[in-house]
Order: sequence, then C-alpha cells, then structure tokens
Amino acid sequence: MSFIVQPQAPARPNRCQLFGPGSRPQIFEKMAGSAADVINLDLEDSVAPGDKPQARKNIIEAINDIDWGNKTLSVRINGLDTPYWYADVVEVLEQAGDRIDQIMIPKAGNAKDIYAVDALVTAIEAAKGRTKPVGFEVIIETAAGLAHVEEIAASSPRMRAMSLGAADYAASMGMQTTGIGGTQANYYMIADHDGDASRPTYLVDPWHSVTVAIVAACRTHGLLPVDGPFGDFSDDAGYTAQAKRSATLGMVGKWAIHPKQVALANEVFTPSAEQVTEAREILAAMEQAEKDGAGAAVYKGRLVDLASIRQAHVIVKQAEMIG
Ligand SMILES: CC(C)(COP(=O)(O)OP(=O)(O)OC[C@H]1O[C@@H](n2cnc3c(N)ncnc32)[C@H](O)[C@@H]1OP(=O)(O)O)[C@@H](O)C(=O)NCCC(=O)NCCSC(=O)C[C@H](O)C(=O)O
Ligand SMILES: [Mg+2]
Repeated sequence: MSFIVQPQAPARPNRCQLFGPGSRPQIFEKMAGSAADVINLDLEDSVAPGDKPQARKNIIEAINDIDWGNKTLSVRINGLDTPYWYADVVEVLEQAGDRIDQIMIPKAGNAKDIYAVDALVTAIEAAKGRTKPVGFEVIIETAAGLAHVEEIAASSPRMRAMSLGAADYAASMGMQTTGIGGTQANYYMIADHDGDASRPTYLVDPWHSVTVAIVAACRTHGLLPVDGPFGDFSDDAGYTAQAKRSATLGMVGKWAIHPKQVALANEVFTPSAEQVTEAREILAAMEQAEKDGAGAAVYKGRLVDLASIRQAHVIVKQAEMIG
C-alpha cells in the first residue's frame, strides 16, 4: 500500500440505479416502490427539449411529495454544452427540499466541468440556507471523460460515484455499434490459430478498459464505481452477464432502464451466501495462521495469505452493508 491510504467509498448500498424520465411523472411512485437502492430522475437524454421545463417541475414536486424511503435520490441534469443545465440546477435546488441527495453530471469531460457545477451549487446552498450538502455523481461517457477520468474523480469533495455511459461513450469514441452495453458481434477473438477456416470464435468485452479505468479512479479517490445502462431490456441473460463482468472488475452496481432489470442487478451485486461463507472461512483460516506464527495458510487446497484477508474483507463488508 502507498503511504497515502486508499480512502473508503461511501458506505451505502448502490446495487441498482433505476432511471425514469422527468417528463413521465406517472412512473415516479413505481420507482419509489421499487427495490432499487438509487433513483435517478432524468432531465437529460430521455426528456425532449420542449419538455424540459415541465420535467423540472415534475421532479421538484416528486422530490418534495413522494416518500422515497431510504433510497439515494439523484437528479440527472443536462450536459454543460447545453443551454439547459444551469436552470436544472437552479430550479431544482431552489425549489426542492432536502430530500435530494445527489446531482448526476453527464458527459463529464474534465475537472473544470465539475468545478463549474460545484460553484453554482455552493452559491445556491449558501443563498437558500440549505444545510445538507448535495453530492455529485458523474457519467464517464466521452473520450475526454476517459482521458481525464482521474482528475474528474478528484475534482470535488462533493463527488460520490461515477458511472459508465455506454451509449454516449460508444458514440464519442466512434465505436462501430448502436448497442447500449453488452457484447458486440464484431468484437471477438479466434480461439485457435491453426489455419482452419472454421476456427471457433468467442466474444470479448468491449467495455473492459473503460470499466477498469473508472474503477481505478474511483478506488483511488473513495468513490463508488457503477456500471451504466444495458439497453436491450428483453435480454436478461445479457444484462446479467454484463453485470457479472462489472462486479468481477470491482463495480458496485448497475443502472436499470426498465423495472425488470432491478432484481437482476440486486442479485449480481449482493454477495451470495456461499461467497460470504467462503470469505469468513478464509478470515478464520488466516486468524489461525497468525496464531501459529504463519503469514500464509492452505484453504481448500489453495494458498491464502495477507492479501486474501483484504479480498475477503471486501465481500464481508459488502454483505454487512447491504444487510
Ligand atoms: C424503456 C421504457 C420507455 C419502457 O417503458 P414502457 O413501455 O412503459 O414499459 P413497460 O410497458 O414494459 O412497463 C411495465 C411497467 O413498468 C412501469 N415502468 C416503465 N418504466 C419504468 C421505470 N423506469 N421505472 C418504474 N416503472 C416503470 C410501466 O409504467 C408499467 O407499469 P404498469 O402499467 O403498472 O405495469 C421505460 O422503462 C423508460 O422510460 N425507461 C427509462 C429510460 C431512461 O431513463 N433513459 C435514460 C437512461 S439511459 C441513458 O441515458 C444512456 C446513457 O446516458 C448512456 O450514454 O449510455
Ligand atoms: Mg449518455
């Protein structure tokens, strides 16, 4: 470990973030009644330009009137390259009560983007006497966002989480796909190289590198790394496979763009009973090793050592936090 100790991410469940357009208030109560840990009321890309003013009003009313229980409540504002974002921030923070927890900033390209929103939010909080500081979550979904991911993670004490926005990321990177997340037919490997024309192929994960970059930036700066949308909501297996890849790489949750995806995310990002039992057994094996004066032990025929304690703690802590 570096002399600088790795900070802890916020200790709250973030297994699923359920999105809903701000222009569709009929679904807000259903979102509040869902099993998602985080709710994202959207003012950005799911809301048509002409509907933005009414969507702001709907969201303010929903923040003030709906019982959101213990969910984290977040509003996605419009991008800083649009004429909408400042009014999103001003109207929501001037008119909505303290129940709002976070603002989600899309298409974050560098630390200055976050600085600009921070300045506006700080001024409104002071002017309105808001006592609960609003947190920020951002979406990494552009080439610039990936290039500057670490400075974005370090940009403000308001930062809480970072998501991967697969659709805009693909567009910004010039990727040859219209799919939102998941494997892509043309992104495959050939299993062997023996010159056989019928060589088997297998699909690999085109989101791997940006996922790892987000996880590293988040873990360095104490934020929650989150996997973004999976567009084909009729493909449960595809969603689950993508979520399992993200969880394996260190992400803590995934977006749902349809209510049926909430249970899938919760299932993947809740450590299973078997995983927790194994983690606890590893901790017990290492406790015994320590008593015996050893730094390593054998657990189920494999090596466990001091690093295994840290790995096991990740799983046990996740399980304890989720309860
Ligand atoms: C995708 C949808 C437009 C589908 O809506 P709909 O046609 O109504 O679906 P169903 O008929 O299957 O709905 C079944 C019931 O569920 C309710 N419902 C639908 N959506 C939601 C929701 N989001 N939360 C809660 N409940 C919901 C329906 O009302 C039905 O209820 P009932 O009649 O009582 O049975 C729609 O799901 C939708 O709008 N989803 C969210 C879209 C969104 O927010 N997109 C933005 C995030 S993704 C993105 O921005 C990309 C990203 O930035 C990137 O770049 O990657
Ligand atoms: Mg997007």
